[in-house]
Amino acid sequence: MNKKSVRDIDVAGKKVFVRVDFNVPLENGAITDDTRIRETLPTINYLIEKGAKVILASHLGRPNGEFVDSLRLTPVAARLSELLGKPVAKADEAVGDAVKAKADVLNNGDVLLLENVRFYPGEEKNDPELAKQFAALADVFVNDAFGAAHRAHASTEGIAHFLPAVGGLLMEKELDVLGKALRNPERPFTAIVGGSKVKDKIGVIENLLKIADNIIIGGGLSYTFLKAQGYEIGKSLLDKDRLELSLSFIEKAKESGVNFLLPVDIVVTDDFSADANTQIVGIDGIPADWEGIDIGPKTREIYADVIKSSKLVVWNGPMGVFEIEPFSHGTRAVAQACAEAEGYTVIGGGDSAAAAEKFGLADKMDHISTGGGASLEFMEGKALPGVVALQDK
Ligand SMILES: Nc1ncnc2c1ncn2[C@@H]1O[C@H](COP(=O)(O)OP(=O)(O)O)[C@@H](O)[C@H]1O
Ligand SMILES: O=C(OP(=O)(O)O)[C@H](O)COP(=O)(O)O
Repeated sequence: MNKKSVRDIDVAGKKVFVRVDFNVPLENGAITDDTRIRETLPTINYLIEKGAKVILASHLGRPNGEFVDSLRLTPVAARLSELLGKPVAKADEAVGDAVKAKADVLNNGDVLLLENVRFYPGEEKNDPELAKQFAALADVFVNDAFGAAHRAHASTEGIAHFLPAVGGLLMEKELDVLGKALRNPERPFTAIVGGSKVKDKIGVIENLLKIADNIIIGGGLSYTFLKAQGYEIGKSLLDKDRLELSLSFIEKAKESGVNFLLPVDIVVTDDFSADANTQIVGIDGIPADWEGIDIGPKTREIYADVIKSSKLVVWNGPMGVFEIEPFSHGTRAVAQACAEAEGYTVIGGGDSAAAAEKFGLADKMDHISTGGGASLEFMEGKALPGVVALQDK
């Protein structure tokens, strides 16, 4: 990393505002995968050992600038406390007098977790006033939130204009590992893109077409491509503003010799639950009032063959709603193929990492990245605003 890291500065006795990505998957208020919390422990423990006063800030979900009780960071504070083996103070807000009072009484080595920064409308707008309020809590800013480094938000980018700003140890590790894998990618290089953040992810495909040999599309992303080709997609996820763009990617892939793989069969359901009715249909057979929920068995086989014979695989986004067992087979097949692939495998994203953990395959991957969208944007060669804002070495 050509940016300063927490190792390059003196933090003893200082209040350090650490932006982390604790955007972990939750089910009924319980954390189902704590990878993102565990991955920040080296930075937090380093700061504790050096005698810093550690103030942690994160987003959780997309509350759109409002206080949403189910997206409070309370379960995260409890889990972090268990992992650190010490108390973690929790604030009910992220800025303001009460928070400042909590920050001011921290002793060296203490840890305070602020409330979800996305409860404030200024966060995603990168409002300098909110960034200033965050900065007023501390002496130094450390960005360890690789998973949110592609967002120019008040707590990831804005704050860096008001405090000395350096990267954390996770940020450093992610940039080094991904940089090494992607500088001269081994070929065939396969990028797998799935998940539900359709708008974000369709955007990255344009650049993937310039660097990958195979592009595999799955998950909620697939249906916009199918619809663009004229297929009925029923109630499946759709980005209706990107139909033409999707079609143009299929054309571009043909012109440039990129193998662009879309599902050939789909698992469809009439309800979003484990006991719903399901069917396996060809891409021309999605019933109008059903929705696509996973890739089908033929698709699983085709995708697995391509993955297994690749020299570099970068995967972000589940192939289906893997959290519900009957719809997890596509994601499991892709995870299994990544585990068996002879090449280097990188999995990125909170839910994709959670899937690999759930299937017991995480330790078979070469690198589990805490960032999905961030690793895709990094791979495209885009500057990540949360990194750009840090001090140069
Ligand atoms: N066909 C689908 N329809 C709706 N949601 C889907 C579909 N396929 C996958 N998903 C959902 O996508 C979510 C993960 O998407 P995303 O956040 O983009 O991935 P990641 O966190 O790995 O970057 C999962 O919760 C999964 O249930
Ligand atoms: O989960 C995240 O991204 P990811 O799903 O691409 O891995 C990050 O926490 C960023 O969240 P956001 O996509 O709501 O900005």
